[in-house]
Amino acid sequence: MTEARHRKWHVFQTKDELSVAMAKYTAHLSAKFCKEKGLFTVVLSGGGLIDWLCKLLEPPYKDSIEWSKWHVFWVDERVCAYEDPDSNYKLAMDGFLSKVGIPNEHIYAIDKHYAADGNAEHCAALYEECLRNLVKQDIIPLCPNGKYPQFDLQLLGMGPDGHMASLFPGHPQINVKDKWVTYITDSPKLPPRRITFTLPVINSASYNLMAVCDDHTEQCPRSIADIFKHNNLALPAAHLTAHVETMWYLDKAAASLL
Ligand SMILES: O=C(O)[C@H](O)[C@@H](O)[C@H](O)[C@H](O)COP(=O)(O)O
Repeated sequence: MTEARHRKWHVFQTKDELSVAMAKYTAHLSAKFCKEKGLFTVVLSGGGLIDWLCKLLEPPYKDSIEWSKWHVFWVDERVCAYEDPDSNYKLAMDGFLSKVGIPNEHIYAIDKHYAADGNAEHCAALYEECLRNLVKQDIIPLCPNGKYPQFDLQLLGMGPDGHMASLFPGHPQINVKDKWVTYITDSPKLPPRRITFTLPVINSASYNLMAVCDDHTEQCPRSIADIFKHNNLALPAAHLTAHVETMWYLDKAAASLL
C-alpha cells in the first residue's frame, strides 16, 4: 500500500483481485460499524462497482455480514424510471441488493414518480429531505462541523475524464456547498439528468473507497496520473478526502502511468 498526503492506494494485478479486496474492506467496516453503532450506512455509485461488489455474495461474506443492519444510499443517480436499464437503483437491485437480506425500508432510492418524470431538481430536493429525516431519526449522524451527514462507507468510481459521482470537470456542481444533494441536466456522461451528493457531503464520509479499473481508454490512466502526481484539482476526483480514510483501489491498467 502507498500513501501520499491524505490518499492511500493499492494497485491490483486483476479486477478479480480488486473485487476480493473491496469485499474484504467492506465486510470489515460492516462488522466494525454494526458492532459500534448497531447499523452500517453504505453509499453506492453506478458503473462497474456493482459487479466488483459481487464477491460479497460469496462465502465467507454472504452468511457472515449482518445485512439487516445495512442502510443503503446512492452517491449519484440517473433520473429515469426504476425499470430503466440506466437506473443505478436497478443495477444495484438486480445485481446485488435483491440477493441479500437488507430490509426494503433500508434501501433509499430517489423518488419513484419524479424519477420517471425526469424531474432532476425535485429528485435532488426530495433525496436531501430524506437524508435530513434520517439524521433526525439518528440513522445518519452529522459530521463534526454539524453541517453535513456523515456516512460510514462510500464506494465510488471515477470516470476516465476524472469525474466522481455526478460531479464533472468544468461543470458548476463541484462548487455547491449550501446543499447536500444537487442535480445536473446536461451530464457529459449519458443519461444527461442526474442527482448527486455535493462535494462536502462526499468528503464528510468516514471512509471513502474509490475503485478504478481501466477499460481500454487512454484517458483513464492519464487522469489517475494527473491526480496522483500533480493533484490536478480541475478533475473532481482529485478533491476526494474522508474523515478517517480515503482509499483508492486501482487495477494495473488504470495505474499504468504512475
Ligand atoms: O452513475 C454513474 O454514472 C456513476 O456513479 C459514475 O460516477 C461512475 O461511478 C463513474 O463514471 C465510473 O464508472 P465506471 O465504473 O463504469 O467506470
